[in-house]
Amino acid sequence: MALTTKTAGFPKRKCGVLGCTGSVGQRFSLLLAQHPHFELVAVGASDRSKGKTYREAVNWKQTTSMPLKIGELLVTECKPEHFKDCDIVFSGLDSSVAGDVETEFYLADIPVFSNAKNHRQAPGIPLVVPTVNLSHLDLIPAHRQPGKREKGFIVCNSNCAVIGIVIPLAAIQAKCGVVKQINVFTLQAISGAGYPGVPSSDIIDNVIPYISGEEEKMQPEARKILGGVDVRAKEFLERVDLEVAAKCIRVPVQDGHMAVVQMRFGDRKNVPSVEAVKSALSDYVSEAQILACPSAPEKAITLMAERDRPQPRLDRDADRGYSVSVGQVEKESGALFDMRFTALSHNTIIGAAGSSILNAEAAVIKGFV
Ligand SMILES: NC(=O)C1=CN([C@@H]2O[C@H](COP(=O)(O)OP(=O)(O)OC[C@H]3O[C@@H](n4cnc5c(N)ncnc54)[C@H](OP(=O)(O)O)[C@@H]3O)[C@@H](O)[C@H]2O)C=CC1
Ligand SMILES: N[C@@H](CC(=O)OP(=O)(O)O)C(=O)O
Repeated sequence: MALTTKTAGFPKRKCGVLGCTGSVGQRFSLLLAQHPHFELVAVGASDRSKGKTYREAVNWKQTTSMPLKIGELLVTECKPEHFKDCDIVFSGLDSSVAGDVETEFYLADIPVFSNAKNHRQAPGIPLVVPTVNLSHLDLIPAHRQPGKREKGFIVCNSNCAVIGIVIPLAAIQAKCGVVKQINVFTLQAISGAGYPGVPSSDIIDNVIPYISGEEEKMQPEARKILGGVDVRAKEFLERVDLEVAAKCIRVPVQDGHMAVVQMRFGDRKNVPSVEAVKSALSDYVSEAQILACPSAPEKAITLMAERDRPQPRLDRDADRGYSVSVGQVEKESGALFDMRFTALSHNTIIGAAGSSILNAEAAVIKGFV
């Protein structure tokens, strides 16, 4: 469905982007420039960029040309005083600075939707994949610390490789029972490393079986996202019984992270059929769709029947990059796991900026912004 056909009555909000010149920041700027209700009014980056127009500061790498209006915005330092007109700030900041800068905005009572890893495991901060666990936004009032802040909060979205794993798992667990162990191999695009990212002489004609710090994030992030929330106790109930083993690999693909996921169900005497798992995936409807978030995909999961799909070049733009493509749902031949699937997600749309924007839309609809 086109973005504009399901937005009637959605309130207008003014937005800013921190880290506007980066790989994720550019994607934010483009998606916000095309957004019918979020207006991009402020952009920030490092000292290297401040004082320049956005057009001068950025090395634009999107396939759509830069919208005229955002090209004229003046890039400022990432200080709350430059963003005081914003109802929402999106952060695509490098993790070396994101932690402190995002905290400063929170303390200045400005809502922040972050892509960076810094606050994902903080006890009071929601870690939200918009087509999985929007209910975790319910902890925002507690996280604001009543009496201290009226508007400010931080909501994180997950690591871009985790997103392609937890969305199919949420769908499968909703209909087919608990999954207790997974083993994941990822094949991750070079844009995941930002810009300029991985040197061309390292990645052309090559794969690199190492992404610093990546494998360590898979289990803790999946446990928090797929867990519950106790609003009265003001805490997240993590899925501590879920075990995730991961191997992450960089491949010469521009955009689109692939994950091959082997699953072992909790109840091995009643393992669902492949057909039941396929139905769970294709029938899955997320809360973002039910709330009619303007950017919500028509289908959170695009189930692929072709033997050789999904593939990054062909499938990363499914539903404007907001849908995860899943295929190759198959029974495992060995005894260690029950079933496997292959997932493909756009790492800078549903894996990053698009997720933050969907989270913000849901927060507006739920009255938190
Ligand atoms: N790329 C992806 O697929 C994903 C990335 N992320 C996360 O999102 C964040 C952004 O990633 P990405 O866009 O790839 O990174 P980039 O390296 O491409 O961009 C980093 C941005 O941070 C800004 N910045 C750097 N240092 C400072 C500073 N001292 N003060 C203010 N701004 C600063 C840069 O501004 P300047 O140009 O002025 O230096 C730039 O705008 C990271 O935390 C990353 O881990 C999360 C999910 C997916
Ligand atoms: N590390 C991811 C992108 C990323 O920045 O992850 P995180 O937001 O968890 O630091 C990749 O290289 O593909």
